[in-house]
Amino acid sequence: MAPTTSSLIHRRGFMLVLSSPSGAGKTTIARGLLERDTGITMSVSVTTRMMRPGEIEGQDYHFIDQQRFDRMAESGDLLEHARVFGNCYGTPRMAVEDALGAGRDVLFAIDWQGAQQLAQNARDDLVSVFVLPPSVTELERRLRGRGQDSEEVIANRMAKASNEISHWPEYDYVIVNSDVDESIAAVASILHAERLRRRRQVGLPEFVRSIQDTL
Ligand SMILES: Nc1nc2c(ncn2[C@@H]2O[C@H](COP(=O)(O)OP(=O)(O)O)[C@@H](O)[C@H]2O)c(=O)[nH]1
Ligand SMILES: Nc1ncnc2c1ncn2[C@@H]1O[C@H](COP(=O)(O)OP(=O)(O)O)[C@@H](O)[C@H]1O
Repeated sequence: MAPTTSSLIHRRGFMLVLSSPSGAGKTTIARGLLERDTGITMSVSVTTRMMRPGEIEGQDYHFIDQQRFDRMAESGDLLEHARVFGNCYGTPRMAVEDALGAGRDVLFAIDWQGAQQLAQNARDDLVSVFVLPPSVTELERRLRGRGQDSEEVIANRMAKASNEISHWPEYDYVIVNSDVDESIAAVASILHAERLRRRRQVGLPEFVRSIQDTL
């Protein structure tokens, strides 16, 4: 009997990065995508920043102190790391490598510095999406509406928004997050299309050969 598609074609997992200025909605889009798609795993970063009300340890971030962060960075336990808004953030290496090895895709909500570092190490396995706010007024409204940051923190994030946005041309895709459901659907389409890329379908040559052999 000829082999079936499912027995021959496997997929190599890839990294899907969402970046945006703070408050544009990347965390909301990431959560929506995780609800819709069981094939993708969220990378939970480590950070030295204070936990916000409502955040959950191990789900939103692993909240750690500076000493532990420095040790992880020095011993190569972080796939990438950066200082953002005066705090340190980094991606634990092992969880990502385990998920990719198991053929799962991994979702990241990280800044442009992290996206650049991932691209330097694994460009072929990286798909990047930049999320823009519909306007500056709406960005500020969302930051305030989140109700989790002080005026000082909000002002600092608004001041840094222009620098983050300046990196948009480095990304594979750009979406304007006006309607959240449309944005989630847009990122889901990107995920769907990228999974069909020829180079990610391991075993495709064997499958095609098996078809040709029976023709
Ligand atoms: N490079 C890097 N950036 C991260 C990581 N985790 C979060 N960030 C970025 O750090 C910035 C601040 O994140 P956060 O404090 O959660 O604030 P928020 O983006 O306003 O929700 C955002 O731009 C995140 O994308 C990480 O592991 N690596
Ligand atoms: N398309 C949207 N329309 C209206 N509000 C949104 C939209 N996307 C996100 N938000 C809200 O904006 C705030 C900031 O979103 P969040 O996902 O935390 O941003 P980020 O992770 O980029 O900092 C949250 O209160 C969220 O509910």
